[in-house]
Amino acid sequence: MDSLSGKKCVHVAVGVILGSDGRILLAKRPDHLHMGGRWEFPGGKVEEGESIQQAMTRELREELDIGVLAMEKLIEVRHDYGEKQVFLDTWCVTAFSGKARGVEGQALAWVTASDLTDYEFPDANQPIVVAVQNRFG
Ligand SMILES: Nc1nc2c([nH]c(=O)n2[C@H]2C[C@H](O)[C@@H](COP(=O)(O)OP(=O)(O)OP(=O)(O)O)O2)c(=O)[nH]1
Ligand SMILES: [Mg+2]
Repeated sequence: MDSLSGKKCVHVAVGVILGSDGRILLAKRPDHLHMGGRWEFPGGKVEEGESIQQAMTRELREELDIGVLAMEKLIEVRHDYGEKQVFLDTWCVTAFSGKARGVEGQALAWVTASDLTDYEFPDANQPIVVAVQNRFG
């Protein structure tokens, strides 16, 4: 719990997945979820007792059927959506095994860093997009 607002802060593992050609993998959030219909960097909630590496590995296996081989910290973003607060613990996934597919039926797109601004993201993602473009754009 966040002691100031009393609202629960959700710790989220967010993966900026780099393909061999330098493109970045986006997934479309299913319509019925929070921020549904927007594009996201794949990932999900860190569960009790998990490290960020364990959570990222589990989430990317569940959502994309890939194995995380190497990850490095990119940025931490805290955002208040009103109904919930999120802590986006954002890492670059610099090496992975397998071929990404939308296990849950979600659309995927491999995009260049400069094209990221053409996609609609959740409101919290703006600093992530800037950080990715600074690093890879
Ligand atoms: N994965 C991801 N989540 C994001 C991004 N931006 C953003 O605001 N979020 C928010 C949306 C959600 O409130 C939360 C992540 O939840 P999630 O729905 O991915 O969690 P999950 O995969 O564990 O899904 P579930 O088991 O709860 O269904 O973080 C982003 O770029 N990637
Ligand atoms: Mg998710």
